[in-house]
Amino acid sequence: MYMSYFSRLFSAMAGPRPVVLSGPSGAGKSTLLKKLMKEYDSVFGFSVSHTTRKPRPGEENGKDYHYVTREAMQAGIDKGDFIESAEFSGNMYGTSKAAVQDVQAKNLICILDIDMQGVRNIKETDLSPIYISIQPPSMEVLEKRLRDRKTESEESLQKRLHAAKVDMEFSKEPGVFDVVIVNDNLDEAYGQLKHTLLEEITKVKKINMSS
Ligand SMILES: Nc1nc2c(ncn2[C@@H]2O[C@H](COP(=O)(O)OP(=O)(O)O)[C@@H](O)[C@H]2O)c(=O)[nH]1
Ligand SMILES: Nc1ncnc2c1ncn2[C@@H]1O[C@H](COP(=O)(O)OP(=O)(O)O)[C@@H](O)[C@H]1O
Repeated sequence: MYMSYFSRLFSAMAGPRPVVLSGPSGAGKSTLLKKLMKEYDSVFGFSVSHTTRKPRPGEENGKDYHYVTREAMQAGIDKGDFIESAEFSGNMYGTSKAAVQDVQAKNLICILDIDMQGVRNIKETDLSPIYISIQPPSMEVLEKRLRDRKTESEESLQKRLHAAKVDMEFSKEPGVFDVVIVNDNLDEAYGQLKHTLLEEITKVKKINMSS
């Protein structure tokens, strides 16, 4: 009884529920979340991960990722600065405690764009987010989108496609994701994403208007 009162009080104090977006590389996570952050810039905040991969043209250090060396990243992990970290396609990625705290301190809904290892690890924490999987309509469409994006070498592309197969199976495991959205038509997928988040968006708008 008391526990449930205090845990509810604590979760209210900790602010709105974070949102995890996961799914294969190329499924459209960044496209969808950029659209969302643009439409609701005073509602959502992006958890800026650390990575050892090189920035792509147009990406900004501190905005898309914190670009670091393997040594620096490992040192941060060893110090306990990270909530979770994973190796993906030959690079390290991780969510620092500070990345999430920075967003939550502003009373915004924290969005995490993480792979399936990240999802598994976040499930072991008390972050308690809404888990959303973004899936492509098919492997063929995914490959075409990744090729057209022109960000990957052939080797990196193949690694991503291999990981995508595993990810598509993972998204079907019962109880892992609250919602699975197939990103075929972008506007439709975006509509589904907004619908899923409507309740949290309304809550945050109310709280932030009254403060
Ligand atoms: N576990 C984990 N995965 C992450 C993190 N940041 C990004 N990722 C995932 O790493 C994968 C590769 O990301 P990226 O190199 O930006 O390529 P993209 O997904 O093809 O745009 C994607 O599945 C991301 O969701 C993180 O902090 N932790
Ligand atoms: N519904 C869609 N229809 C066609 N192309 C899309 C759609 N959604 C995303 N894309 C394109 O597919 C590529 C991969 O999307 P991106 O958002 O980078 O995926 P992710 O962040 O999941 O790796 C990008 O070039 C993007 O413009």
